[in-house]
Amino acid sequence: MTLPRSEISAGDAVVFDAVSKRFPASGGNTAFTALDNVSLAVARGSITGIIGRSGAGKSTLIRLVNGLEKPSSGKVFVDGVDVGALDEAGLRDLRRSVGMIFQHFNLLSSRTVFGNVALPLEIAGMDRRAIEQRVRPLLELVGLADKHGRYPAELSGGQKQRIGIARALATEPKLLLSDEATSALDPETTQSILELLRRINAELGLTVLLITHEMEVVKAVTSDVAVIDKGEIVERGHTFDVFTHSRHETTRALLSGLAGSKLPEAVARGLKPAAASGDRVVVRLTFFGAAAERPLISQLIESVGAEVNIIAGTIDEIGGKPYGSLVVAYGADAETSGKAERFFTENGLVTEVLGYVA
Ligand SMILES: Nc1ncnc2c1ncn2[C@@H]1O[C@H](COP(=O)(O)OP(=O)(O)OP(=O)(O)O)[C@@H](O)[C@H]1O
Repeated sequence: MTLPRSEISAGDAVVFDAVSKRFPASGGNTAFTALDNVSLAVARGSITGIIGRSGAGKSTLIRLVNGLEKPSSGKVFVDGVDVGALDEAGLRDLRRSVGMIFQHFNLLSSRTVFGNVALPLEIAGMDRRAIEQRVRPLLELVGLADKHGRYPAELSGGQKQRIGIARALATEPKLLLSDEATSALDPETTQSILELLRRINAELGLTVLLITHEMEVVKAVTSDVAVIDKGEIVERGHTFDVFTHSRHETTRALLSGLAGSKLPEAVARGLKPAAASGDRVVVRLTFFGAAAERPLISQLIESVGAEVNIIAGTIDEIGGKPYGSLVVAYGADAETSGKAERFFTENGLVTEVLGYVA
């Protein structure tokens, strides 16, 4: 399936159109399809996340954008340009307009902070003075102006990634690719790097395409998300919508790892797939927008007219919008469940039955 014309806009920074990538058999390994008919548009100015488990095809997808991999079939467009049709000179220009940051930073240990950020400009043949003028403000932007003469070994992981970001921005790209850029960092440093990406996106108008296996990263920083599973895009949309109305089992599995989404161990252990007489049903409610501000629980108890237990709950934000997730249990008998379901429908709540407990 190619991407329907209605889903491609002139404003798209990247378009994958029916892209497949097959690695041929080699050295005893059988042939492998890493990407299968992927169609996806990345809106200009967005921070788009591609999330999936290990081996899902994320790195392969991102490497197609700067021509490090070639599709076996289908096309990749960057700013409307067909990457597959570029000659060597065209590919060099493309790579200057697409910055990339990596999980392990890929810095040169023999070069100072300044020297690492200056490298792509030296390669491009820029003169010393112009390089100075370009690099200094970039070091300011990433908060490392006072470290310009230091070597990577003298810096923390977060500081190394800041150099990586400054280096990626040196050639003034329009698109920044991020390959698991925070996966090697602790949660606090991760948040500070994500905050920097958000600032760059807002202040420089840069489109960011990031791949990650961490839902926390997607939640914190992306406006749009695509979920990839075994080389196929299984779900995509605005991050808020995908998080609050996830349809695919892989998305749900990835979401279940988020802090606050987990069931207490004792409840999770006792969950059964079917109800016996006298059991209680365990339901996850997701509420957002106006619903997040109403006293839902007291209304639910009033409507159901029976005991409702709260098992777990979290209030959070996705892309600046509040949403809540609450796990409740109530009688699984037809009368109680029927009343509860009517209440959920009337109040526009998204519900998911997790199982039954005695
Ligand atoms: N050059 C290659 N030759 C053969 N198979 C490859 C090659 N590159 C990747 N693959 C296979 O394609 C699949 C997707 O790999 P890819 O690196 O894109 O996944 P990923 O989602 O980025 O995983 P991870 O999060 O572990 O990095 C994997 O099964 C991998 O073994």
